[in-house]
Amino acid sequence: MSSPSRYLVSAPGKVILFGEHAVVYGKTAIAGSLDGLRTYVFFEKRDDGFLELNLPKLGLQHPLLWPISALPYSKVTTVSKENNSLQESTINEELLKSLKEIVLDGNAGNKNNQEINELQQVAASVFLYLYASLEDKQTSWCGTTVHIASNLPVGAGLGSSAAYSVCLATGLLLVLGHITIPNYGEKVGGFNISDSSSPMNLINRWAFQAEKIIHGTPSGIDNAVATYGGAVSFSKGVMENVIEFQSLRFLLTNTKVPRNTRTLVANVRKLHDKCPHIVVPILEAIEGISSKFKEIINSGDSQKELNQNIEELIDFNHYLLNSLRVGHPSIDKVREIAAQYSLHSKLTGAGGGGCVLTLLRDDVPNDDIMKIMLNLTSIGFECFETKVGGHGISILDASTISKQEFLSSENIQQFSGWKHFN
Ligand SMILES: Nc1ncnc2c1ncn2[C@@H]1O[C@H](COP(=O)(O)OP(=O)(O)O)[C@@H](O)[C@H]1O
Ligand SMILES: C[C@@](O)(CCOP(=O)(O)O)CC(=O)O
Ligand SMILES: [Mg+2]
Repeated sequence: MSSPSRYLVSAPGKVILFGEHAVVYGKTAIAGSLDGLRTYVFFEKRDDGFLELNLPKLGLQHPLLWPISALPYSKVTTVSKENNSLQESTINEELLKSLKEIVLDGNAGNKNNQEINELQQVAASVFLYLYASLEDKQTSWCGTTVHIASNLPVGAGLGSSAAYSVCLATGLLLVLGHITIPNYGEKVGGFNISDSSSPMNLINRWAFQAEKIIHGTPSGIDNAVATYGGAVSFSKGVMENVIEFQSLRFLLTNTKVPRNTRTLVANVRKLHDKCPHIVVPILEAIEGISSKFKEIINSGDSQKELNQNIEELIDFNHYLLNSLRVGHPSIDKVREIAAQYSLHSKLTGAGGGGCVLTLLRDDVPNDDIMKIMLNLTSIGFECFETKVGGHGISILDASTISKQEFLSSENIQQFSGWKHFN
């Protein structure tokens, strides 16, 4: 059977309930996938030896186009090609530097001489880095065109970088012949991400490399949740199910204050290195919150007690994150408005703006939720109610779907034939 001439892949965003930033230092964090907020990437076969990448969500109006022959293959070493261990693999900085230059070069990638900013340059370099590292002479694809659609806000703390990374890794592993679409019901991974032989693990490892290019020193939680889905506790590359977390309801508020995960994580690192005797205990206290959550969510306490305890943990985590200087006045504003209805909130993701998470207790009347949302949207924020859990990577043989159908679809999830693996 011939291989598909088009693939569609999809990966979810994530929300971190407790433990962001601390998880970068190996502490436990609690997170879940956002099934309704996903990134979709369409890969179409080309025969002309070119790679085309479209980044409309990052504000690039025209496609970026490179001849595959322009890739600096002499710089692709075993460092970039072999990616056997999740934690130990490093980025081939020399290759990355060359690719960043290629992205900016008007004669190669930037055909339309568009102005390219740093964020666009990084996103394009991730694509080329994965392509150059994974290219396999076995592939029948002589080039590919890549289109992206996403209802995830970019740079808002919901893991858009990980969803992008997971989709690119999945698509390129398929296109370049490293994996095939597994059959329904076939065990493709299992939940243990240390099972290094599974395709899911391979995807997760390459997505982690991509996250390193975007974030610098990611913990790996975002790409793991985007790959495997579900509601989990995560520490040092190991995930554990926390199914009960899926029963909680949340309000997510996007303050729309732009921020960049790489800068926020680097700032916490500076603070950590400057004042380890202060910052290390803060990170340990944050881990204490995640541990307490795991204890109480399984304790059999009444719903009322459970909610009160979680709200207490939300406040603790919020203040501890503020002491790491990743807060923002816009986040405090959301907290203040939610508090008028006795609801508790904290930042989620890297902070510095972006999204705020508010626990919606079962006893809160729908009217109150509507009023809070109205209040928040009236000052320019965007709100949506959500639960966590659901699919990680999904793959579709899209041979019968045209680029136009993909780009104009209101609901890509509704195409038939999606395969999910959790
Ligand atoms: N749809 C997308 N298209 C292209 N790049 C994307 C997309 N979504 C995310 N990215 C990449 O992820 C970066 C944002 O990641 P980050 O700062 O970690 O915020 P977050 O992951 O919280 O959304 C973007 O600058 C870009 O490199
Ligand atoms: C701050 C951090 O814990 C989460 C970052 O998430 P996001 O990119 O802001 O969605 C960093 C990490 O875990 O790699
Ligand atoms: Mg990110």
